[in-house]
Amino acid sequence: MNSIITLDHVSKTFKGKTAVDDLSLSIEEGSVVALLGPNGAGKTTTVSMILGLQDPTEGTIRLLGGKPRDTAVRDRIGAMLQDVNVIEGLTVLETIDLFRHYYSKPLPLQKLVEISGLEAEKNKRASALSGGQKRRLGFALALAGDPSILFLDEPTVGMDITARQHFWETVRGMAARGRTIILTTHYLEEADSIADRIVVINKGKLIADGSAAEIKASTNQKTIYFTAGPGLTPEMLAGIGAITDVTWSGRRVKIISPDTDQVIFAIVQRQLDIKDIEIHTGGLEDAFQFLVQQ
Ligand SMILES: Nc1ncnc2c1ncn2[C@@H]1O[C@H](COP(=O)(O)OP(=O)(O)OP(=O)(O)O)[C@@H](O)[C@H]1O
Repeated sequence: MNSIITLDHVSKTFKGKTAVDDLSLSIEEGSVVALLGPNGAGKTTTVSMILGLQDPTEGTIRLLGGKPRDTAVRDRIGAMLQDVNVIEGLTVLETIDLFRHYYSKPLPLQKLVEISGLEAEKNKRASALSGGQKRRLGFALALAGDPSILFLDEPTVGMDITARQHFWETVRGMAARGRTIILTTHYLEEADSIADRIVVINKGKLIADGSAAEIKASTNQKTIYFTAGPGLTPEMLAGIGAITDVTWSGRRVKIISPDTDQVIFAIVQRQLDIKDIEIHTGGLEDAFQFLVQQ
């Protein structure tokens, strides 16, 4: 397979604080890669260095056989970043058409309006769109040049369910046409369903890399849910071995553990007041929680 993006020992430091720490990564053409990590892990900084918006402090980045800022490279990449800056005074249609002119082989205007799902708003000023609508416009702008590589930085934040479905359908269609897609998201179920490769970074370092199935299998985490009776306090769960994480949502408790038998045994032995127990094999979220706590 062809490597379309290569990061070689890339680091980025802001005033002595390391945001990306010696990251090496090779991304193959046609893959859909989800870049995951907790807040501040360095995802956006990584994407913005690949896009040439920031320079690495150390290391090199190559994409499409060139450097991020090469004109020929920029012609083939599209990006939907967290803030969509619309140009004051232009309508949705005019904004899309303006972006088409930045590229040598743009998609047809009508196709991009369909992608945005903003047919009814196309003659509205772009600045008057709602937050979710602006993001849909941002998506159409990212696709204006029919890019070979598409970057999506937390793309579905603020989108309603229908917009999300429409969005992922379009992204799946692009993946099926062999486009390379790099996305960051905090919605792990989205990453699980769309990405063929998951890269987890934490504190600027790569900590896991593989398919969702490989990552889940490697961490071997399972989940126990139960409802805590009135007498149960968080302190009573302290000291039980093999617990990766505990979350309380009201009286409903979620425990992530590599050994649910051991946890259940300890709960029974301590005669803790719980009911409605459910045990699930671990999802990507459980694997993720485990990885970032290491
Ligand atoms: N321009 C900047 N100046 C100083 N520090 C920065 C700058 N940009 C990012 N950082 C710092 O670098 C670290 C990584 O930030 P980054 O935005 O890449 O994380 P992220 O993984 O995208 O987080 P989130 O999920 O919250 O978007 C953070 O500690 C952040 O405060």
